[in-house]
Amino acid sequence: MVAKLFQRLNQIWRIIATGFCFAVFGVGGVVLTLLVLPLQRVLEPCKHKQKQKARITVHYSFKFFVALMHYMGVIHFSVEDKQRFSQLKGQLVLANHPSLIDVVVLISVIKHADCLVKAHLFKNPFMRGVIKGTGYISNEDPQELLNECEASLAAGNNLIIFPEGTRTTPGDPLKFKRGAANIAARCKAPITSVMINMKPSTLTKDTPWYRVAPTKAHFTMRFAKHAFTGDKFYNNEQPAMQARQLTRDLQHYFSEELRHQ
Ligand SMILES: CCCCCCCCCCCCCCCC(=O)OC[C@@H](O)COP(=O)(O)O
Repeated sequence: MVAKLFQRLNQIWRIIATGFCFAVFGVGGVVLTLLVLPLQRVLEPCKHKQKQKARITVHYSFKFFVALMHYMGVIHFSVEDKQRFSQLKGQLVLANHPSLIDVVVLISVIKHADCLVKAHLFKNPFMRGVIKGTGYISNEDPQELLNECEASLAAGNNLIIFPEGTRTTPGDPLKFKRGAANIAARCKAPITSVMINMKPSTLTKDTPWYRVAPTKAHFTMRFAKHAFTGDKFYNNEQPAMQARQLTRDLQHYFSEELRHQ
């Protein structure tokens, strides 16, 4: 009885705190767009360095945001091997995508992160300015995005892609699109696979933010044990074939790994 009451009160608290955190996110987006990034552009004339600085700013903003959610008791975050995340270089970072917050946690621990972004987010007034300022890559034009991904990886950035292309539907099997493997095969990029788990599910696709989980959700993130960087995929002459095979392998591997969590 008392336990039930506490659970209900905790749930109400998490609704209020989630709303507050998202408001901070929106205000943060506006402040970065109208104040911080323009100031950085004035102080730094080199376009390339401007983007780098914008990315570092987002990295620290997201660190702050994850800490805010964690300490307000919205979600419990735990990331294994933080040191290894911060040392990644020139990796294609592939992760499953259970929740809205995945990319935020990834960018908060990965230095020099680049990111493939859904084209429609370039229209979001709170995010547009920041996404443009950082030079994150839009998924709008497939040919252009391949060139941009190649250039980004060659420059030593860690390019984050969710092979599902959208958040996982809870209860459904993982379904990877071929885009990420295409990029891997054509750019011959080393792959770092990251496993994300959110239990109980929250901030999922088709659930509004205020429909919080019955109990506090735990977010965990870790490296996959198996490395997909391999001659196996890159020796073959037809990238399209390699991409098909790699997509199957990745999807199978991720599904198996996540089943045991
Ligand atoms: C303090 C906080 C400061 C906030 C600054 C605002 C920064 C905005 C940068 C946003 C970078 C966004 C990268 C998004 C990558 C992406 O495209 O993810 C899409 C999915 O996830 C959601 O897909 P879906 O499940 O289909 O809704």
